[in-house]
Amino acid sequence: MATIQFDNLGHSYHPHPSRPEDYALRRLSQEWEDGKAYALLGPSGCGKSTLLNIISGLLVPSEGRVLFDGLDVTRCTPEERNIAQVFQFPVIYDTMTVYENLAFPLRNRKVPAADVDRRVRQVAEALDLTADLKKRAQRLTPDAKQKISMGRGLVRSDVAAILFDEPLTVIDPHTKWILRRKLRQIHEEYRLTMIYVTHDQVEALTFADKVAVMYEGAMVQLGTPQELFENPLHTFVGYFIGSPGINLMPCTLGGDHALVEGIAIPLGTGAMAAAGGMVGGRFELGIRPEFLELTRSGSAGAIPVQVTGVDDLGTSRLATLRMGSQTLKIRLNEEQEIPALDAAVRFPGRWTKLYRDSHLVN
Ligand SMILES: Nc1ncnc2c1ncn2[C@@H]1O[C@H](COP(=O)(O)OP(=O)(O)OP(=O)(O)O)[C@@H](O)[C@H]1O
Repeated sequence: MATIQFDNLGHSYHPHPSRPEDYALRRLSQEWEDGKAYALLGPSGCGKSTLLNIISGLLVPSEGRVLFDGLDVTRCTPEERNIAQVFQFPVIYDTMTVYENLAFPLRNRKVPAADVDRRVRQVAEALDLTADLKKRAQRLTPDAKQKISMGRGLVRSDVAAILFDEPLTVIDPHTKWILRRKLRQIHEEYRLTMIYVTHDQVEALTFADKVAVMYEGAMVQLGTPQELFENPLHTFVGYFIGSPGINLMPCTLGGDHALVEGIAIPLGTGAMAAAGGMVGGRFELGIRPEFLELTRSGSAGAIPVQVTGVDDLGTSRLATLRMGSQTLKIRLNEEQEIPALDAAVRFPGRWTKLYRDSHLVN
């Protein structure tokens, strides 16, 4: 397994890129740790496949370098980099048995037969394929075939990294859930460097130690699932992570608070200190539905709101509030009382985020 380093990496499919929008991958310098599970998360067209293809060696970046354990591999082929890849659709040999399919990448590298057998059985066990080992692959369901594909990626212990490109696309929702957990367990057991591309936040957050969120070619945040939830560095992270995402409201600054349609909302001291010297820019206030506090008008720091709807989600409730012309979402537990006439909210300073031109200020 390897440490992966991006050194001033960037890629444009244009012959003469001049504007930031010309780049499918905008300037990136970062180091990814050996043995960790990473997810590349973002909507369609944000540059996930471009970055993954640069890591795997299918694409040479137009700018910068990729290093594996300090060694420049920017122009090396996937074989030379020694990586395993699992794609959206099964890549297996239909005429071979499941055992032969799993053994193939090892036999191809002349691994001794006893080691092949041990490793194949280990991976088959982890993926619940033991009962199918003697079956021909063509007889199996698409789910099982994709499991074999994943097994072929996982079977080699000598690879620098294993790359997964939306590997659960063809899997039915229930099996998807099981496989996601299995991959996580396999990672914990083998400590392989894994990179997993997806546009599904649940997949990314359950699989990865660290999630890289991409937006319009830029990596807007690399963090643990908790960091992305508690401290989104970019409004897109706030919006894309969480269900529903962060509440965002345009605001201006005044003294030690933000003003939303003339309503003063106190800010943490860090945000005010950081925003103090800033001139110009588009400011927004953000708070997650989980961190807003529902109270009654008249209590300290309470801002009157109207409750316009409540959805019961089984284990919690999601209320829709109106504050001036702004609509806010707030998550409430089952027991919490919702005032009918004098509802109000409080914005706890720790969870109230100030953004300038989409980037977190403090
Ligand atoms: N071979 C190519 N030639 C020109 N432009 C490309 C090429 N491949 C991708 N792009 C463009 O680069 C941008 C990033 O695409 P990329 O495929 O990396 O995104 P993605 O996040 O993987 O999307 P998806 O989830 O749809 O695969 C998009 O605007 C896309 O149109």
